[in-house]
Amino acid sequence: MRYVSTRGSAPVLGFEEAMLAGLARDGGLYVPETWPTMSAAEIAALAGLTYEETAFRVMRPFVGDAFSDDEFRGIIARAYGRFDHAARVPLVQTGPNDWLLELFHGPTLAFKDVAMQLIGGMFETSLARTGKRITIVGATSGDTGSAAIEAFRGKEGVEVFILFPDGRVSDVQRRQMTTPVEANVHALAIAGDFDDAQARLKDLFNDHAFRDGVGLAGVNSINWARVLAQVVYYFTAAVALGAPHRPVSFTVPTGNFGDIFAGHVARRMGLPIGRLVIATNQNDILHRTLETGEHRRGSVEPSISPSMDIQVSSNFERLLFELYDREGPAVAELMGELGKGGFALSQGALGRLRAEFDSARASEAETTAAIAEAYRATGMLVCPHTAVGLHAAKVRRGDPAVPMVVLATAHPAKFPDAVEAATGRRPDLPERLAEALSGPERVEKVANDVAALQALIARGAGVEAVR
Ligand SMILES: Cc1ncc(COP(=O)(O)O)c(C=O)c1O
Ligand SMILES: N[C@@H](CCOP(=O)(O)O)C(=O)O
Repeated sequence: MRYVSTRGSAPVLGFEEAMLAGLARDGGLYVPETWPTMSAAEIAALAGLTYEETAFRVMRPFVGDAFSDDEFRGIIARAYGRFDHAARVPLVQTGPNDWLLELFHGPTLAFKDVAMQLIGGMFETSLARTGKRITIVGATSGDTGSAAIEAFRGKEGVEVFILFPDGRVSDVQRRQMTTPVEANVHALAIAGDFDDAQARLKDLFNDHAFRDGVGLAGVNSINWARVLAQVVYYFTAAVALGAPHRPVSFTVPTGNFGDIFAGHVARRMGLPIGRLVIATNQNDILHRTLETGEHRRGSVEPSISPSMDIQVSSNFERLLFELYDREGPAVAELMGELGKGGFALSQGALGRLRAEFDSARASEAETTAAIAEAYRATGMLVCPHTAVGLHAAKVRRGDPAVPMVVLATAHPAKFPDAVEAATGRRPDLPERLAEALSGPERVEKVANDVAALQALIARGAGVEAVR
């Protein structure tokens, strides 16, 4: 399998190179040259398999010869062996034909672990083979950062720098990033919002001298391997609910558009997905895009679902590539316009977008009401991001005969204040985590400035001159 850039002018790479590269050298994102498909019989044959075996079968065509089958099975087994539920991502029924897909049973209690635990193993295998040293820099609105730190802490040949928006993540999320004691972990609180952090991250990648000098690698969902790992759970959930013999719908709390893009990929591979609902909080650029046909960034407004406080959804670029018939230069032009504020989709692109996705936005009050309603109806505590999904699923429910799965993206205990305010009950952190988070915090405040970041990262990575 070969990977091409959404902007059409970066080298075409194999899976392993694309994974290690992160962002393409023309500023685009890597996507497979073609979409592999699974027949109805191949999908039906997934019924009853372990999560690990399904993961192997779904991801294998994308990985090509980067890893031997034995190597790849071993990486998958180690990744999901750290999940605290036998099903890895269990489905929980919440209504007559309504389900939550719990994606938070990994070590940091958010769906990011599903991909990050896997790519931690893939990077490790690959680096052991080549003897390379890398500097991972990640931008986070809260969950990617802790998942990346957990996957790479103490790993030989890897320095990890995580940029999070100062004062805009929950206390638990911050402590997950600032309490690890390993010397290769560097938590950086940037003066700005998540969009600033992600923009500076892209600046670092687009400075090729710096990028090559420090051996920059990315583990945000700009990295194709992150999205790929998330495709798997659409298959496990849909097959458990009757696919390929009937369609299954999904509602996905959305920020950077990685998780829902994984659903789009599953559909492209042949999984019969009914509705694919984009659920946004008040930072609703994606919902507005579907409503108005204009993809226009606003300012980020802090919300009670902080991990989705994003207005520049990085993976939307991957979808644009599809909507514009894989024309890299057209995508490059649109991304240039987004840099200046935004753009209008062509009629053809908008028609295809609306044919593929539904969307809804949850206000702060609607999010709180959805947490309260879930508690009243089921006794379950849900995190505010999941609640945004529950609200959107209700608004865009569609045919009641089609199962609706809402992705439960984080454990409620990561956002105890919002959950307690809605239900009167404060969710408890699992003991193993509570203990780990009680240590002293280590964090460096950084300006929203690429030169300052470069100096700090080069120093931390032990690289003298990078320019
Ligand atoms: C808890 C939680 N839910 C939902 C999202 C949105 O996922 P995505 O960025 O893949 O759209 C994120 C992060 O972005 C998150 O951390
Ligand atoms: N919500 C994310 C934002 C970064 O998303 P990613 O999927 O591109 O890594 C977070 O929690 O950091």
